[in-house]
Amino acid sequence: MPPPVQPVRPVFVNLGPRSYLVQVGRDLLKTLGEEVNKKLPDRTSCAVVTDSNVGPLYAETVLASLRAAGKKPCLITVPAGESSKSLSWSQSVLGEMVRAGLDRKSFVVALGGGVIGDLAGFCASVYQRGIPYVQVPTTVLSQVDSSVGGKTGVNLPDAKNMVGCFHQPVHVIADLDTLNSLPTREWNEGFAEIIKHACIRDASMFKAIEDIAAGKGDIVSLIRRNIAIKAVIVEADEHETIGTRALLNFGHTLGHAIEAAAGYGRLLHGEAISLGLRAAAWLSAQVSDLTSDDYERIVALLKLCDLPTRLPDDLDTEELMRIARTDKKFENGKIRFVLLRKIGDAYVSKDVMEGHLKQALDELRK
Ligand SMILES: O=C(O)C(=O)C[C@@H](O)[C@H](O)[C@H](O)COP(=O)(O)O
Repeated sequence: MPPPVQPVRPVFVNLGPRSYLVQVGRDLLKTLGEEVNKKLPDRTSCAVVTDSNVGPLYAETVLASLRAAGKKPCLITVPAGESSKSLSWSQSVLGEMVRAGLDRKSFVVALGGGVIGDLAGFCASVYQRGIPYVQVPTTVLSQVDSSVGGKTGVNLPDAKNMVGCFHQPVHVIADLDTLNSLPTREWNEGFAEIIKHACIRDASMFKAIEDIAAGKGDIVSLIRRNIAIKAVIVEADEHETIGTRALLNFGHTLGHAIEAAAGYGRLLHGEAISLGLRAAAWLSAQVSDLTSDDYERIVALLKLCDLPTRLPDDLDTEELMRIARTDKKFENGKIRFVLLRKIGDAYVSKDVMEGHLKQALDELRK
């Protein structure tokens, strides 16, 4: 007999009229239709957007659940991988939505990892000036991070997430059973965002991460804990205007540049962020108060999670800097760079100069 399914308290993301629940647990996909009916009782037609890896595994369960709840879903599948997070693929998804007859009363279900959540959420945000969407994240990274908070968007060839909008989902279903099919590399990349959360907000989570990496510990509670951290930060600064939400960008300024410079898909997002985290932690030890012991602890944890900590040799510093300058945290030639005072305590600094970034890139080559 399989072990009983333990109910896990959902996380409530309190954003006034845009509030929603994030359900976390096992065997949740088949309840999707019921849950959608609670939030969107009057909407019937919908598009389930997924990718060529996830669709064959879970689309049938999702479509059946929606049909049983009286919904009329169509299925839209894009190739798996970061290259689908593009303007041309968003145009193709939007075209399929038109051909399927979706109207202003329709909705979208994003079934997949971060690429699908960002792409489908973006399509929902612009389709007929905006229709609702539900996130069904199927990777560690999308469950702990990208499915919550309403950042949607696509990449331009040299610039990550350069086109997009804030559009909150109406509901999130994080079914832990979908992680069983996750390839090891994709499992590991999710831990880059978990380590980021520990670095900026929750020093005590280092131990929980070490336990999971050692095959002990409870992944369900680790994922819920991360969603709760993300929810609190998003609630404080939904549109990243006062700076709190910018802390979630720890490791992302150079991480995004590295991901784009390597060519989308060569390094997974979380792998590029792992390099960005090491660089940002190293800079925290140079220009802020992070101790070198804590810097070493962060690097050791990234390694323990089998994440990369050395820059690929063929990535050129000038090219990385050119791409980094297009990042949304460069404003009027100044960088808003997230640093750590200590593990669990982050802030946005204006003291980081381009020369510091180059030094950090040199460090990543060691
Ligand atoms: O939700 C946020 O806010 C984040 O910054 C989370 C990041 O992990 C995520 O990769 C995000 O999409 C990056 O945002 P961007 O504004 O730098 O594109």
